[in-house]
Amino acid sequence: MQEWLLEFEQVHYTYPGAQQSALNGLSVRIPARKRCALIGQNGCGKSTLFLLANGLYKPDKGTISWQGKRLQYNRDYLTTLRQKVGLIFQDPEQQLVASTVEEDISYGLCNLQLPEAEIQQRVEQALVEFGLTELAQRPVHHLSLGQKKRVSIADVMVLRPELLLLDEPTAYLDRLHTRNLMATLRKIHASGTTILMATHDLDLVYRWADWILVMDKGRLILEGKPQDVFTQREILEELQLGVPLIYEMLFADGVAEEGPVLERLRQRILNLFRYF
Ligand SMILES: Nc1ncnc2c1ncn2[C@@H]1O[C@H](COP(=O)(O)OP(=O)(O)OP(=O)(O)O)[C@@H](O)[C@H]1O
Repeated sequence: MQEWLLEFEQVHYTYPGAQQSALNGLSVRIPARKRCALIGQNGCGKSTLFLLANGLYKPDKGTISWQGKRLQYNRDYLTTLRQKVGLIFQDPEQQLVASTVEEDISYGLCNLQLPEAEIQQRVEQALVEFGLTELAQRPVHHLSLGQKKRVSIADVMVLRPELLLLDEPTAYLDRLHTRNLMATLRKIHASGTTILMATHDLDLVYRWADWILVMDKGRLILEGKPQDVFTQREILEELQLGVPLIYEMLFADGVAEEGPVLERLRQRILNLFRYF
């Protein structure tokens, strides 16, 4: 039976001073152990969902639950929640806290009061994994945006969350580091972590996700497996999202024929869009 890690039930949220609500009766459930992609136009509420998911903001109305229990908004509860629900911000500047790369990556682990040897081992592993070894002693404010992005991802990954929320993780990354990131995500997903990624890259969604959530104006519009969501072409066109280019090439006439020839073609096209 499907287990739900995080559940939003009729959640409303308006930023202080804003005229319009960012979340407008959002009901959504994040299935455990899936690779979920969250898509929707600019401003539809994806980042806001993330900020409420790990308790940084509190809903004006509605409920949010983690593993079937309502979120509480006291410090102890939120500290524990944020170990389990790791959030990687869209803008890495919002996330970096320490002066050097190495210190930044160890920051969360020190807060968890883990043994020194374990902190050291996890930080070293993260430096290697994210190609940051050479930059370990560099001040974070001397890094390029793409390097900052990699540090911000490493900061959260070292904490080994149960649910990883990634807000446009490939923004600012070049092809090599996008590939490396996707390989890392594949590994951490295989180790049991559930992933929810907001992205505008539909080809990446088609290649990577096994569950898709589509938002519009602070609500959930569609959800399901890629093949079920991308066949809802009319809705996706109406939302100005379209369908992935790969999907367009394969199913241009809207007929999803199955068979070995189509599968071979699908694999060849996917290889052209290889991320990992
Ligand atoms: N700090 C803020 N104060 C006021 N309004 C905000 C604030 N942050 C976001 N909003 C508004 O809330 C709505 C949802 O924004 P949000 O950032 O969640 O969208 P998004 O789907 O993540 O967009 P994008 O794809 O551009 O990242 C938008 O209308 C936005 O203008």
